[in-house]
Amino acid sequence: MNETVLHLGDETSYSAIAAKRLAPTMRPRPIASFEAMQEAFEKGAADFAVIPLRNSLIGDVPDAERWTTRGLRKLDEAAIPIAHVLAGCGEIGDIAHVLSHQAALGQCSAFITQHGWTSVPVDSTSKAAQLVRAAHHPAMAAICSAGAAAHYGLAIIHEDIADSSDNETLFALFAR
Ligand SMILES: O=C(O)C(=O)Cc1ccccc1
Repeated sequence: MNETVLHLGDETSYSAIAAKRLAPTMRPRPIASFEAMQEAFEKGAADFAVIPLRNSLIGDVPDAERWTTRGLRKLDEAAIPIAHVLAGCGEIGDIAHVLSHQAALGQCSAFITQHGWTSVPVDSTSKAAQLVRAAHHPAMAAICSAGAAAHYGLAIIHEDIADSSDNETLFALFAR
């Protein structure tokens, strides 16, 4: 058996946190997007994958059904608390565009609408942090974990920005 578990994003994504919890003895393999994950899984890059299924604020995670409808075995599931921060390199008043995974943007929609920001969906919350770091522009901010903000050297501009602080996502461990 190939004891590698695929997860979305890099080691600072919520999926990485979930993989550590659901498959602590397996080797995590970060994959940039859901599409790339599916391709890697089909090619036999790993026998296991951790997928976010449902969130307490927005319901079904977009694209999760690609995994649930493919006849894979669900070995386990775990609800993981999600604490989003707003991270960037400027002041809150400078922000115009917020980057994140579509699910995270949905979980923070009240905060985003209240400030009149444009939502920019990207492949993962960790990718959002990486892109904001690379752009180094005060008009851009990421919604990500505090760990992702620290990893990419971004300042935490605001904590606890989800529509409710009772925010959790159900992740599942699938096997081929
Ligand atoms: O982008 C991530 O970090 C993910 O793992 C997907 C996701 C995004 C927001 C909540 C739960 C999972």
